[in-house]
Amino acid sequence: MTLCAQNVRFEVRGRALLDDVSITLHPGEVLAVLGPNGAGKSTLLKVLAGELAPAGGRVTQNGVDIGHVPALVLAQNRAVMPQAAAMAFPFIVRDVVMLGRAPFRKISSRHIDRDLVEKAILLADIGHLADHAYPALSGGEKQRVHLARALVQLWGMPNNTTSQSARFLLLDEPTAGLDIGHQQGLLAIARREAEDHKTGVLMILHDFNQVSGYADRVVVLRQGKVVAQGPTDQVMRPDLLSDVFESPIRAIADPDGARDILVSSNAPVSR
Ligand SMILES: Nc1ncnc2c1ncn2[C@@H]1O[C@H](COP(=O)(O)OP(=O)(O)OP(=O)(O)O)[C@@H](O)[C@H]1O
Repeated sequence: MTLCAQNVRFEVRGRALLDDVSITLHPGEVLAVLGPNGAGKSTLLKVLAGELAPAGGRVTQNGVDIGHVPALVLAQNRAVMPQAAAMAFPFIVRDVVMLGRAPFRKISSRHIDRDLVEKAILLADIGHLADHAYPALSGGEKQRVHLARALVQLWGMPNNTTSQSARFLLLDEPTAGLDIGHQQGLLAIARREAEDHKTGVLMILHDFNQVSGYADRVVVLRQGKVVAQGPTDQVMRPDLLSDVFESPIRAIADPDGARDILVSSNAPVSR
């Protein structure tokens, strides 16, 4: 039971945006995708979500070629939080969150849907915004609405212990635009979903220390190719990151923390 890309190639007008990419997302793990701007991270997420069809290779969800999985079944087993900029909904916040329940319309009840929506609204800390017009929200507030929408989709049918399918949560730069408290809150929610519900969580992140702190494994993309993947402590090395990002990165000891902090070498340390 995995979400798996095998030797995936994706092209636009003859240019390969993804070239021979193979990754596997397992239930219960947090996998971070890291790489410079334009490396193909969002494209990979869309291919894994079934939104883009690869020109070569295969994407399988729970063992089935994703192109053969009916859209409704796909929506019942994976939730996507895309980059917020692309979205415009002329609804109030609670109704935007409720959109996440659409795949369960035939099997759920209003009562269940409302309970899950209220739970997600609390988790995403948007209770004070629930009756506001979505378009009037700030960028970070909109991000949190989409987190709640993705969560109610991911939660499916509560107490359904018969489902044989693993669930997956795909997050495209979920912390972008969030203040530091809400960034930590979102990352903690993602980790809990992986640990408590055995969800496979994939997150595109740019912050090295968020990757080190929250991911079990990391995939590094550059120019459409996987240049490194493995356990977080093996991949998040200053030499590897300096090479991939063409910018000097170094690790400094955190006297209060379990792991080193990764910083740009050019950053002033102290005055
Ligand atoms: N529909 C498209 N048509 C043409 N080129 C595209 C299209 N979508 C993406 N690209 C190009 O493919 C490359 C990869 O884009 P992608 O959005 O996947 O990168 P990314 O790694 O997510 O970048 P960022 O960190 O900036 O979000 C970029 O050079 C982008 O310009």
